[in-house]
Amino acid sequence: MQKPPVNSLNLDLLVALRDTLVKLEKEKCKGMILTSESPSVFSAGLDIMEMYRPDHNRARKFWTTLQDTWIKLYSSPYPTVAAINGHSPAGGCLLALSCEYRVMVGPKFTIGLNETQLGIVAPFWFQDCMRNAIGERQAELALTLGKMFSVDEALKVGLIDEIAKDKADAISKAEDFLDEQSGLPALARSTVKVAFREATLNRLLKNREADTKMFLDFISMPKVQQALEMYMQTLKKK
Ligand SMILES: CC/C=C\CC/C=C/CC(=O)SCCNC(=O)CCNC(=O)[C@H](O)C(C)(C)COP(=O)(O)OP(=O)(O)OC[C@H]1O[C@@H](n2cnc3c(N)ncnc32)[C@H](O)[C@@H]1OP(=O)(O)O
Repeated sequence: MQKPPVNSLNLDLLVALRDTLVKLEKEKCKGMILTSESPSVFSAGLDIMEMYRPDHNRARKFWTTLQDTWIKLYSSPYPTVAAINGHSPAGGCLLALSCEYRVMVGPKFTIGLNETQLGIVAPFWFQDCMRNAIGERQAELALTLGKMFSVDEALKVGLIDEIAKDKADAISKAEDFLDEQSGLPALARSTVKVAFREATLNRLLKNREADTKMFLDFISMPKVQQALEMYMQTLKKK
């Protein structure tokens, strides 16, 4: 990802990610490493400006493109690794959680689903991804608090798989993971992957329209707009 300054996921970046994932699958990609050009941010999550006083049609397109991107990434037949070389809040954490393996550069960055702290709600499929990685109990604690984990905490709870000392080390560890997968029969590997992920995927696939409506209704609430405005102001003041 290379959308300065913080790889916030706006419609354009989501379209680019989705189209890349579609292309990789068509071209029978052997493995993918998702990382960031930024030296300090993997992705700042969804672009708040896409949710603040949005045009209804654009907001719908934004959300359905996010769903498409997630479905493609989460169900990809090829192996995927997130080399998390910077902060990774909310939607950034979702991208990392959707890969099969996570290597994060330590020690100073943070990762987590912090939506509650912003006065918004992590959708059920964000929650499911966290639950699948760290288990029901820890996911409930983390999601209700909107907790951002330090790299050490993330490793301890199972949110990431390995710590790297810098980006080059993260890429090298990610390549080790891909090398390990490369000798396996691809169809058997991808069938097992999809079997593990099927219930989570189907939950969204069967409820896409309801999920979109929930998002559009939620961001239409004056209280939510107020919370987003205050949050944007805090970020700008910083
Ligand atoms: C029912 C369902 C309903 C709703 C579901 C909604 C789900 C939402 C999921 C999300 O992903 S919400 C987004 C959550 N993201 C965050 O909380 C991250 C906010 N950003 C940060 O914490 C920090 O920016 C950072 C730690 C990522 C990086 O810090 P730093 O390197 O110090 O950069 P700055 O804070 O100075 O930011 C630079 C620049 O970028 C703007 N910005 C940052 N994050 C976002 C964002 N998510 N969207 C839009 N813009 C963002 C920030 O305001 C600065 O702008 P300037 O104009 O001041 O340069």
